[in-house]
Amino acid sequence: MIILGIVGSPAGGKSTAAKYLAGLGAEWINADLIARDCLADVDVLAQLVERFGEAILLPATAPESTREVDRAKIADLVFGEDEQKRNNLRYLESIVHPPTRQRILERIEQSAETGKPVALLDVPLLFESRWDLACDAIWCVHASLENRLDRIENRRWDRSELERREKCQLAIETKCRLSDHVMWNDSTLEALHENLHRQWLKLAKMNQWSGKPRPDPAGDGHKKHCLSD
Ligand SMILES: CC(C)(COP(=O)(O)OP(=O)(O)OC[C@H]1O[C@@H](n2cnc3c(N)ncnc32)[C@H](O)[C@@H]1O)[C@@H](O)C(=O)NCCC(=O)NCCS
Ligand SMILES: Nc1ncnc2c1ncn2[C@@H]1O[C@H](COP(=O)(O)OP(=O)(O)OP(=O)(O)O)[C@@H](O)[C@H]1O
Repeated sequence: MIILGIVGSPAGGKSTAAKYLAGLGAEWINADLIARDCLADVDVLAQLVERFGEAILLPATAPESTREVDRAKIADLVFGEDEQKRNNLRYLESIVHPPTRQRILERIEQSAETGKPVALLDVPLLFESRWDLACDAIWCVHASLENRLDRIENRRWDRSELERREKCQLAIETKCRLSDHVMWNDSTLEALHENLHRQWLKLAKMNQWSGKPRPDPAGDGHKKHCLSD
């Protein structure tokens, strides 16, 4: 099994690319979704409340109901360039990343066990969290700031939200340089899909599988990939 990492700029199109590749047979491992689940864990929640106070919780919907985190409030506390926000982000990551990492590892193992040809790591902080070391190939999906701003309208982010998140990540130029392939996503979805399909077939050729979705994923002799390989 191949481990393919996908990186890029915020709202550059990683998840859109990942969804398409999942349709071709890759196992889509979405770190944002996994981290979201981890944030709902009671122990994780308790550690965040200890540091940031109850103000980071949404109002209770019923007297005995479990309180959920207000993600926008946490985002305000952690994304930004001043020292306090940087420390807050470090704290949040120190709580959320270890269980996220563990779940990603489990998903990679399951993907190998079920005979998936590709485990696709859709991890925004792939290089920062050293997941690049586990990858056989890394693709970077990037789009101009103008296109990304147009495309985030339904997220309730504005330009400054996009920029402050981007500043908390490795520079896009560095991500491109460290990747095996860079895809510009400034055209249509169809153009992105075509590009992805071409790269997918190349990957399949290099690794000797057909590139076609397999009806029977079990036991076809593909090499299982261990992180220690
Ligand atoms: C701060 C939180 C609550 C904000 O939630 P929100 O729903 O607004 O954003 P969401 O989680 O969907 O992330 C959207 C994008 O923000 C950027 N982003 C998220 N976390 C980080 C981070 N630690 N550093 C830099 N950028 C980040 C990424 O580009 C990501 O794709 C949330 O992002 C979070 O818990 N982050 C810490 C966990 C983490 O590092 N996740 C990244 C994947 S491991
Ligand atoms: N080529 C395209 N044409 C039109 N819209 C696009 C295109 N590519 C992506 N989009 C849209 O842009 C938005 C951002 O894309 P996506 O969520 O895939 O980015 P992302 O890199 O995963 O973002 P993040 O890391 O911030 O979560 C989505 O609404 C998606 O549907």
